[in-house]
Formats: sequence, structure tokens, C-alpha cells
Amino acid sequence: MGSIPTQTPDFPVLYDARPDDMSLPAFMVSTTRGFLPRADPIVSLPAEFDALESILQRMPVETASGEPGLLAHGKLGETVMAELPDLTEHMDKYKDNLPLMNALYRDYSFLASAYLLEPCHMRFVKGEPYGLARDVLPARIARPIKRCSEITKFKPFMEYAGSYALYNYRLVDPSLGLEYSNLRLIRAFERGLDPTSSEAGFVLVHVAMVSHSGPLISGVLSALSSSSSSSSSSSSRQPDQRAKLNSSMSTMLASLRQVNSAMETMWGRSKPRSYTSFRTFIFGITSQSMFPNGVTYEGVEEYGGRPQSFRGESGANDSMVPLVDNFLGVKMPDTPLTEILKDFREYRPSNHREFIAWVKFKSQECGVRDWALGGGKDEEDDDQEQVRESRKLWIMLLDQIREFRWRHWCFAREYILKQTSHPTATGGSPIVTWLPNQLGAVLDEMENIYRDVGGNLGKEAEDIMDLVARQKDTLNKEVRKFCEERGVSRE
Ligand code: HEM
Repeated sequence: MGSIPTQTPDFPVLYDARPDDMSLPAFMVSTTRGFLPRADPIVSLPAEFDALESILQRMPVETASGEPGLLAHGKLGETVMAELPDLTEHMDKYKDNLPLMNALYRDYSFLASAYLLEPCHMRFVKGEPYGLARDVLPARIARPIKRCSEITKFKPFMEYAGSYALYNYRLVDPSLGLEYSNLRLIRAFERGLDPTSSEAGFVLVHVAMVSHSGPLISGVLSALSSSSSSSSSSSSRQPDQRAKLNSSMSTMLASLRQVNSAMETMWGRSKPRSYTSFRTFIFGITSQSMFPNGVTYEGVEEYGGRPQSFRGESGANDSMVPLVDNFLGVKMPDTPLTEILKDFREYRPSNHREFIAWVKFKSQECGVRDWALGGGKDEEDDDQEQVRESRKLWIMLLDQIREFRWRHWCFAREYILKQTSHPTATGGSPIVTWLPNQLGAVLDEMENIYRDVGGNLGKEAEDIMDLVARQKDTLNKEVRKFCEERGVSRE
């Protein structure tokens, strides 16, 4: 890996995503592409993998031509056993091309999930419970997925960024870029190769949201650099640093507003009633009734025949919200549900994970929160209007995270809770209580901060806080109702 031109001396965030550099991992944080891969995903595999390509094209319930595919007839498992050789030996020829390794990881992970969950899908379409999935991944899938996951540093199971969502889009016309109507899926389980399908809408709305994350990252970086004084002692901050902090937070706010408005398009692009039919294939192994004893990865020496367990792909592995949580230092309750939130961090591209951890460390080291909220020594020296602006922006940033998590709770209600009684989400979290754990924490945080700074932040902030009080009440009632109906505990 050559030297990388970076934005900050502390963390190698790219300001040039270097799309043609195949020696770098596909996913590295950049101020231009944010958390999207450095270049649009590789679509085609080398000829040695033709057998894999052929099965993947015939695999979806509805193929690109509109014909029923292998999963429509429950024929995937036998086709894999009849046609797919173990291609692991070809993988290492390409190991220095990390984006290509990522494409192979995506494709093997699609095949692995479809292979394992095919029996559950066949029961689901007959209106039966999921029952048990296959619990042995044959060597012809297990060995190559293990090898490319080692090289790409993903888990050897489908992940959100590296596979299902962020490495699964192509552009119809490259000159039109990431405009929504120009996006198509590369791989699908159900009807996703039709761009108007709910499966395509579900995935592509994630891509559309993340396409706005570049300015979020620039804003965070510049807010952190404005907050660290040259001597790292808060008393030496200059007045223009607060102006820079405020303008950086405004940049973050503008980006989050775009992310949230892209999220709102989910309702029209992916229908609540269609979600459960493609979701069968994105469940993980961890905490799922379909995999009571994990999955054995045949032929993978390192596992010595011991069954493995991995979480399923989930937006919970996206990096935007955790980035802002860490920048703002949002306090999560000390509950087993928060432990799941921490575990989700393990399922991200390693560079995203390191960046998010670095932001947490840096934000604490610089004391951004205290300074922004006017609790530091500088308060008397700073222009009071500017301090008030910082406080308001802080509340407004939290409000964007509240909005994201509130809409999310509405998604969970409409796409999942009203459609199915299966108690566990794709990532393996308990469906009724997990999202409210974090949403409740943000609502509490907003009330605490607003109270501690003494309010008085203007009409816009007052309206936000009124909404917070109402949503807190509604959330409590809804969670209580769902818990009672389903007989689950709130913790
Ligand atoms: C129909 C749309 C969606 C549904 C039904 C849905 C469902 C869920 C569920 C059930 C969880 C709990 C974690 C788990 O999987 O075990 C979750 C978490 C999460 N999802 Fe989604 N999701 C949707 C869309 C999105 C989109 C578009 C994004 C954008 C990046 C996203 C980002 C997240 C995040 C960040 C979390 C963690 C929430 C937190 O930290 O409080 N989701 N989602």
C-alpha cells in the first residue's frame, strides 16, 4: 500500500477516494464518497468464477429476464451441489486486487445465505413457520467465502456494507452518477433485479442515504479540528474557533437533513407488505430460531468442525448514525440491549470501524461537548450569541438522530411488527425493544441537555423539545403495548 494523501494527520480519511487504486480496500472513509466504497462496486468476476456467476444469475425468485429462478422452485441447493466446483485455489491469484476480493466476498455471501435459508423460504411462501435452515455450508462455498473474507476483513457471512447494501449497486449510465433513478442492484434474492421492486427499493434507499455522507465526514473532521486548541488546553482556544465549530456543525446538519429526506422515500420505494418476503434471506445465524446450533463451515480447517454463528446484515451496521452518536457523545443506557449495539460494530468495514472509534476518542479528548455547550472555561470569553448558536446546533444535530431513529421505529412497526410475529430482527436483536433502547436514550439526552443549558434557544428549539416530549410519551405507550401483546420483557 503506497502513501495515502489524507485529510488529517490523526486518521487517514481520504480526500481523494483514489477509485483506480486496487491495492487499497474497497471501503475507506473519504470526504468525497463518505461511507460508500471508494469506487462503484465491481460487477463482473474473472472467468474462473463463471460457474458461480451462472448460478447467481439463475438464483433469484425472479431472474433478470422475469423468469422464475432456482429459489422459486427450491432448486438452489441441488444446483450448487451439481454444478459448483470449489474455486478457492483461483482466489489467491487476485488477492492484491482488494475491490475484486470484495466483489467475490459479496457474491459468495449471497450464495451462502440463499443456500442456508432456502428451506425457510420454501416454507414461508407456503404460509408455514420458517422451521430450520440448512446447518452445514458445503466446502465449495465455505472455503472460498472464508478465504475472501480473510483478505477483505469481513465476517465469512453476508454483511451490510461489504455485501448486501453498499457493495451491491451499479450505475445504468456512469455519467449520471449516484442519482436514484440511475441505480440498479447487482445481486438479488427475490425480485430485486426489477428496479421497481420492494427489494431493490429497500437496498437502494440505503445507498441513496449514504451517498450524502461525504459532507457529514468533512463536518465532523472540521468540528474536531476547531475544537482542539494547539496546546490542547481549552483555555487557549481562539474566538474564531467557535465560529468554525458552528459552521462545521451546520455542514453536518445539512448532510443529515439530506440523509433523513432520502430515508423518507423508503415508504414509496419499498412496500411494508413486501419486506418479509425478501427478508428471509438476510437473517443471520446469531439468536435465530432457524439456526439453533449454528452453522458448520465444511472444509475450513481453522474452525475444526465447530459450528459458527454470525449476525445477519442490518442497517445497524451502517456507519453514519454511530459516527454522530460518537461525535456527540450520546450516552446509551447500561443494558444488555446496548451490548448488542456494541456487537454490531464488529460487522463493519475495518476502516469504518477504526474511524468511528477514533472520532469517539478524539471528541472526548478535545472536550467538544463541554465546549460546544458552553460549559468550559472559554464561556465568558466567547460571544454569548455564538455560544447560544453552538447549543442550538447541538440540539439540532441530536434532533436529526432522533428523527432518524423515530422514523426507524415507524419502519419497524409498519414493515415488521404489523407483518410478522417472528421476534428477532435480521441482525439478531429483539424486535420490540432494541430500537426503542437507543431512541429513548436520544430523547432523554435532548431533554437533559436542553435543561442543563437553561433552554432559551429560540422558537425552533422549543418546537423540537415539544415534539421530544410527545414522542417520548408515544414511544412508551407503543412499546408497552407491543410488549404486552407479545409477552416480552422491556429489558
Ligand atoms: C424498511 C426499512 C427498514 C427496516 C424495516 C429496518 C429495520 C431495522 C431493524 C429491525 C433494526 C434492528 C437491528 C437488527 O437488524 O437486529 C435496524 C437497525 C438499524 N437500521 Fe434499519 N431498517 C430499515 C431501513 C434502514 C435504512 C434505510 C437505514 C439507513 C442507513 C437503516 C439503518 C439502521 C441503523 C443505523 C440501525 C441501528 C439503529 C440504532 O442505532 O438505534 N435502516 N433496522
